[in-house]
Amino acid sequence: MSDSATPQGPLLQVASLRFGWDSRSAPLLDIEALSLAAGESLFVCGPSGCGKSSLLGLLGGVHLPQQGSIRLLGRDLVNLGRQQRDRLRGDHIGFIFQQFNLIPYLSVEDNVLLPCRFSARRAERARQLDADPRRSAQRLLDRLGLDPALARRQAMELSVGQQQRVAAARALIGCPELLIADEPTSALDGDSQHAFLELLSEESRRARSALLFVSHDRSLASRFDRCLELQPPVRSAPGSRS
Ligand SMILES: Nc1ncnc2c1ncn2[C@@H]1O[C@H](COP(=O)(O)OP(=O)(O)OP(=O)(O)O)[C@@H](O)[C@H]1O
Repeated sequence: MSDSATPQGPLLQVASLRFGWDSRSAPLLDIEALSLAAGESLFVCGPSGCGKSSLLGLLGGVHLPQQGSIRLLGRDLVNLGRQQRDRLRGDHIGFIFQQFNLIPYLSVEDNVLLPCRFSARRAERARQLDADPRRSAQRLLDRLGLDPALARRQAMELSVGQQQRVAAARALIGCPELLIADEPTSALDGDSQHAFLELLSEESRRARSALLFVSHDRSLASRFDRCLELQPPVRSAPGSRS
């Protein structure tokens, strides 16, 4: 059941993390400890501007903290160069972005297969499920509720709800150990939001991926194993100068 590339211990482990965009101000993020086990689901919430997206950028190795460590599969991102971090992210993390970030002129299917073009590991894991990764992509899209007739359409021709399903399939292809979703349901009404979350949870369990889901909507929290609530950043006192 355990992947040979996965060492013992948590999938993700953060310790004494401090991060700010402006090093002269109080840190935006100050997290003493945070960990996520393989297959676990974590809900991250907090008011607008508290640093949810910034935290995801740190966990994915896009940015580095001023202090602390961020271990993914036992490797501290802080000690890795940019290329190594990009590689680790491509191999082990599937991202669903707030605006989906699909490539508009590529077909739905080619969008889903993008991680397999950038990561040999993701391509290999997709091939383990089906020798033809296109069929893996189609099956994922089908389970996520996208009409198979849309697979050859350009992504820009889809509705927001359909694009969301494509973005989820792209994040899930090749069964990454960690799935990170940044407010992917914010454009949907309540019922569609819950239905999508249900599908996403089911597919992440099927892929044995841990799920880190960000939203400002606390009503979704009960659907996850654990919740981390971020606090708004401390503002400087009026009249104080940095
Ligand atoms: N690339 C950047 N450069 C400088 N400041 C940034 C950058 N990205 C975000 N910030 C600042 O960091 C703070 C937190 O932003 P972030 O997007 O992480 O918050 P959030 O909790 O995800 O907000 P929302 O719920 O509105 O999406 C904001 O004050 C924002 O202006």
